[in-house]
Amino acid sequence: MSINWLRVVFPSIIKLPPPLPLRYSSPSSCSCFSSVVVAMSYDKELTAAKKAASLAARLCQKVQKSLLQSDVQSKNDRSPVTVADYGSQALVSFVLQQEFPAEFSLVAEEDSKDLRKDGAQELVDRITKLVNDSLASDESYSVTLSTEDVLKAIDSGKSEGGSQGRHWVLDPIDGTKGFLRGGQYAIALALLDRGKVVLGVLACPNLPLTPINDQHSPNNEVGCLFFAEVGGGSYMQPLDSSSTVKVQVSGIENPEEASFFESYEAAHSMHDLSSLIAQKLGVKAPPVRIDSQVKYGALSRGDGAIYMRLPHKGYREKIWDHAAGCIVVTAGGVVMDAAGNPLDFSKGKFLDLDTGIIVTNQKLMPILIKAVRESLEEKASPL
Ligand SMILES: Nc1ncnc2c1ncn2[C@@H]1O[C@H](COP(=O)(O)O)[C@@H](O)[C@H]1OP(=O)(O)O
Ligand SMILES: [Mg+2]
Repeated sequence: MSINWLRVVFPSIIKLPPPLPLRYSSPSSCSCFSSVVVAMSYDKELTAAKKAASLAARLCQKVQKSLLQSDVQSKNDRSPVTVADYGSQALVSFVLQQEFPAEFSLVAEEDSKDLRKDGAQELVDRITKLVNDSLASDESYSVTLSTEDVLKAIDSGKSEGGSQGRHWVLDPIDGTKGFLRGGQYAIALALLDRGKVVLGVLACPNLPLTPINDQHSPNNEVGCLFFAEVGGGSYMQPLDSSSTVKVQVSGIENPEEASFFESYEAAHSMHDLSSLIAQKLGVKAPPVRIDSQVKYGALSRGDGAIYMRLPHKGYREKIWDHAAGCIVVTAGGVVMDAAGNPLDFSKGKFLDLDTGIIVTNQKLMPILIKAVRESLEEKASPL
């Protein structure tokens, strides 16, 4: 992968600077961590997270490929996504435990309860084979896991998180609906330290390396890995190469020129409300609908300028659906709940908010918050 064409397509990119052992983090636009902190370096953790997420992405790609090649009847079968979901979690959990055996806590979406039920053995065998094949493809680990090892690795994700200590946060496949459709999905991995997101990695196996909606892109290669560490900027590299580029959220100041992302699934986000908000902002472009945290990745490199996630009443947001995405957009971006409050990752598995989540650059955020407030008021009491 040549870094030069990426430089042309994403003008804000620069070469990856050498890591520093200790960082002074300047006042930050990110709501994921405190404004001024003398930050630890998390370089070792970031390297391990990138490796774990890349291996999991390869596992998921393999499963999605065979799913898309299968016949119509097996396309109605949800088991491929189940297998990939558990396989991804087992793999990430195993790799992180190998790298950090002394201190390990993982908050993850899945557990092995259903896999331990009668009749699940065939599924468990498929998952175990996939995990072992993936590990064999990487020279670092010369092990063969038993089915019990795989179930234990999955169950290591039972931590509750919180405001003390360090916790890894994982969504093994975010966007299961997109995965089944042959569309976008992400493997999202982040690290919390004392309740703050300090690093995040987003593997997006189907996201083009060039900006989406770019008709003149030099090629249509897909597979991006986004990553960020507190105080260290945001970066993107192809999933199959290490040529890293620095990325930046769009600095657009005129909302009329902005385009916005939202969920592909209308059941996950109120498209009528986002449309009203976009109208108030004067946004001209139609919404760009994509599954999963891939939206955060695309936003982090300036493909669009706004992301609105406005779930229907009663939905509780989970930390693994936003932790990695939240830090990946910090280079120029701000993440808030729809009332304008920063997100709090220190309360356990859930983000305590009921208004939705909005993401944009610092200039547009106050205008977006105002448009959201007015739209919510309008929706609550129509004229
Ligand atoms: N009813 C719902 N409302 C909002 N989000 C949902 C709902 N059901 C599932 N999700 C989550 O939305 C995320 C995908 O968001 P998007 O639609 O923007 O791609 C997934 O993490 C998915 O959870 P899960 O990971 O458990 O499937
Ligand atoms: Mg999810």
